[in-house]
Amino acid sequence: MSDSQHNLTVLISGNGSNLQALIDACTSGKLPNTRITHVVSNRKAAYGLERAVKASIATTYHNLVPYKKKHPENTDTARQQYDADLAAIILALDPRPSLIVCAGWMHIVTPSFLTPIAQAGIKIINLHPALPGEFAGAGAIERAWKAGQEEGLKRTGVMIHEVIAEVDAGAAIVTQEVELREGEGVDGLEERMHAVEHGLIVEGTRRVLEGMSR
Ligand SMILES: Nc1nc2c(c(=O)[nH]1)N[C@@H](CN(C=O)c1ccc(C(=O)N[C@@H](CCC(=O)O)C(=O)O)cc1)CN2
Ligand SMILES: NCC(=O)N[C@@H]1O[C@H](COP(=O)([O-])[O-])[C@@H](O)[C@H]1O
Repeated sequence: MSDSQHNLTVLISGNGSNLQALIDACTSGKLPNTRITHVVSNRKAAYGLERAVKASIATTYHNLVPYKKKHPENTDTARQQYDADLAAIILALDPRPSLIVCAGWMHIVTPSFLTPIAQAGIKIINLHPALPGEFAGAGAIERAWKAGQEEGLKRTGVMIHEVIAEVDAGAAIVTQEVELREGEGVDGLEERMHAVEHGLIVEGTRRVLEGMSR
């Protein structure tokens, strides 16, 4: 097995607690020979950007609004140009990432991003707070909690999956079930889900990188 260095680019949109879990895992050796070399946020106020700066990781703020202003007539054109530019930004990085990790990245990427990244041989993985085939999209934790309240759902979970054009439909890399507890509020479920996320995002990243090293 080679000891080649793995470079990660992490995409975020918010608090960055999952980014922090990855930062800590690189430092602790849970992700051996791995460093986060770039963090991209689509939101300027994302606290995850501060986490990156504190960890001396380069950051980019890449916002969709200017693209929507330039293409007011067509949101699809705006999104495609935004995505194409995001791919160009990442492909211009030196070193290029071996893996892109979506860690609370709240933007659906189109083939304008996926295709050039795939052509460069770079895999993209995503953290999603649901199990395969369930609660795809935003607000998954709240939707699962509501299903527990109203439909008797007994469990939800968290997965790390490959990113494809269809949202949250890529092959699962690792999953972990999380029980739904009677009488627990949505905040309590969110807290337990986030704790699972922080471990699973490291394990999922480790498994993918390990597969690259074989
Ligand atoms: N093509 C793909 N893009 C993304 C995937 C994916 O599997 N395929 N995973 C998501 C992450 N995600 C859930 O895990 C997710 C994030 C955001 C949304 C969404 O509806 N976004 C809206 C904007 C919402 C907002 O800005 O608050 C949108 O993009 O219009 C759905 C799923 C990352 N991208
Ligand atoms: N569809 C993806 C999605 O909903 N991801 C959610 O974004 C949060 C990001 O938290 P963080 O910014 O603290 O890592 C995560 O907790 C996860 O549940």
